[in-house]
Amino acid sequence: MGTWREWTEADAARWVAAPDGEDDKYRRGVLGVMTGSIEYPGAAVLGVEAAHRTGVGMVRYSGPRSVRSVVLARRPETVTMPGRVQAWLLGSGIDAGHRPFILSGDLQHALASGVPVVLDAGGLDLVGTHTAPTVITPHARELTGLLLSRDIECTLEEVEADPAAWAERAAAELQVAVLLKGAVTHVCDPDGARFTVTASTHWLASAGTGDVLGGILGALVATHHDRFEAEPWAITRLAATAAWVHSEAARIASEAWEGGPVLALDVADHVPVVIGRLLRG
Ligand SMILES: NC(=O)C1=CN([C@@H]2O[C@H](COP(=O)(O)OP(=O)(O)OC[C@H]3O[C@@H](n4cnc5c(N)ncnc54)[C@H](OP(=O)(O)O)[C@@H]3O)[C@@H](O)[C@H]2O)[C@@H](O)CC1
Ligand SMILES: Nc1ncnc2c1ncn2[C@@H]1O[C@H](COP(=O)(O)OP(=O)(O)O)[C@@H](O)[C@H]1O
Repeated sequence: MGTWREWTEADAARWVAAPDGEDDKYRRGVLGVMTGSIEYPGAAVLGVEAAHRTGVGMVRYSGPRSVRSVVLARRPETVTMPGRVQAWLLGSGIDAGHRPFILSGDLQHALASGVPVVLDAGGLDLVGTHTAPTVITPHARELTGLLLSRDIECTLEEVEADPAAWAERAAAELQVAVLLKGAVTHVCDPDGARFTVTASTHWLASAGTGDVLGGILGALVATHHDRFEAEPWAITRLAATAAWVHSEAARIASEAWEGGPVLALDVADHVPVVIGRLLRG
């Protein structure tokens, strides 16, 4: 078992970036997003919204026509034309068991494209086919299912009882960075990095907040794309930073409601404040 360290505000501040005078939207980084489905259109809206709010040069969204419409209704800044991207967010709001054949091909194509990937929910089964730094973002039930599908015996109760050990095991067996969601989020990689992020508020336990986390992380990965060649392990730090930003945005959102409940979109709405404070130092 490795040693786990709580990721701090100072750590997170090293992994956010603002554009400068040399930048344009493409140099900042484009995030390709394949999320959502007829069954779960909201997951696409939430992830795309969160990516925009985190700060990214462009979000290219690809999904069913009706889902594209709701994404564009919420965020007309989103581009739905295919094109080059610097990172992918794949799988939120997709049911791997009912994935259309063409979508499976598109997801595999993205994983083979050589750019970093954030792999969530209905894309998790494709882990192992990645060709660039990749982080998986399961919750405990998803991690259990993934490990069982690779003939690694475990139960949901075991994963929930010792998330640190199972996140480490998954990183080693699957050779991928792992962000295991929960009240304490565990982020680790096969090279020995181990970080925890303790959620600031348990109001985060509501539908769609994980989809928002995916969007935050996707945007951070896209905007740091130029660091991956020299620092392939950057994805683990970016994942911990995304979890920290997510938790802090939820805290501020809840405070705005006198400690009251927070919805997933409220978390996304408060991400710019957190990024701004991190940049100001
Ligand atoms: N707005 C959106 O578009 C949103 C979209 N989302 C997207 O949804 C997709 C599925 O992700 P998920 O994590 O929700 O489901 P998943 O891991 O398959 O676990 C299912 C398990 O839950 C259990 N279960 C169900 N109801 C229960 C109950 N009342 N009380 C207790 N247990 C209950 C159920 O158990 P069962 O009913 O079979 O006994 C089963 O074991 C994913 O793509 C995600 O991105 C979400 O982010 C939400 C917002
Ligand atoms: N009890 C809890 N306290 C604080 N945060 C939690 C708790 N349970 C879950 N979370 C966080 O809420 C988010 C839920 O994500 P996820 O399980 O993917 O939900 P969804 O699929 O509905 O988006 C994760 O960021 C997770 O770390």
